[in-house]
Amino acid sequence: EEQEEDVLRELRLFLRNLTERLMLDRRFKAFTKPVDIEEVPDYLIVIQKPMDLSTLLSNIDEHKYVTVNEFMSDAYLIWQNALEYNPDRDPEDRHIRHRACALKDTMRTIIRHELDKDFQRVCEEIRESR
Ligand SMILES: CC(=O)c1nc(NC(=O)[C@H]2CNCCN2)sc1-c1cc(O)cc(O)c1
Repeated sequence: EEQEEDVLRELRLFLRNLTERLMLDRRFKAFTKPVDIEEVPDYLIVIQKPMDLSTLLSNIDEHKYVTVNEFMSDAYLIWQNALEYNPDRDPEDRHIRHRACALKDTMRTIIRHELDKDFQRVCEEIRESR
């Protein structure tokens, strides 16, 4: 009903604000747009489910996420994909892995500090009722 739509609108506002703050952080530039297959032709051979911050933003606007956990499972793909595509001791691999971990940790910290636990529970109850 109307109250449920108000809750989901507030969730989308929070997730949009979080995602936009991450997109502004220079450390996460490599994660802001889908990997360019022209530049990185073997990427789709290695990575089954590509994800990036701009795709998260589109998903939010398409009302894909009813809970924070659903958003986080897509957001974690950015981190997991970077670790999978960059597994070596190569300094460039290490650099991108370090940034991917910083992205994951920053996202989790912002959610822990800024999203009310009761609000998250209300979203989960809406998900279970649908
Ligand atoms: C996002 C990601 O996982 C990514 N990984 C890379 N790894 C490498 O280039 C490693 C691979 N091992 C050998 C040494 N080079 S480049 C890169 C990337 C960075 C961007 O700024 C845009 C973009 O579309 C993709």
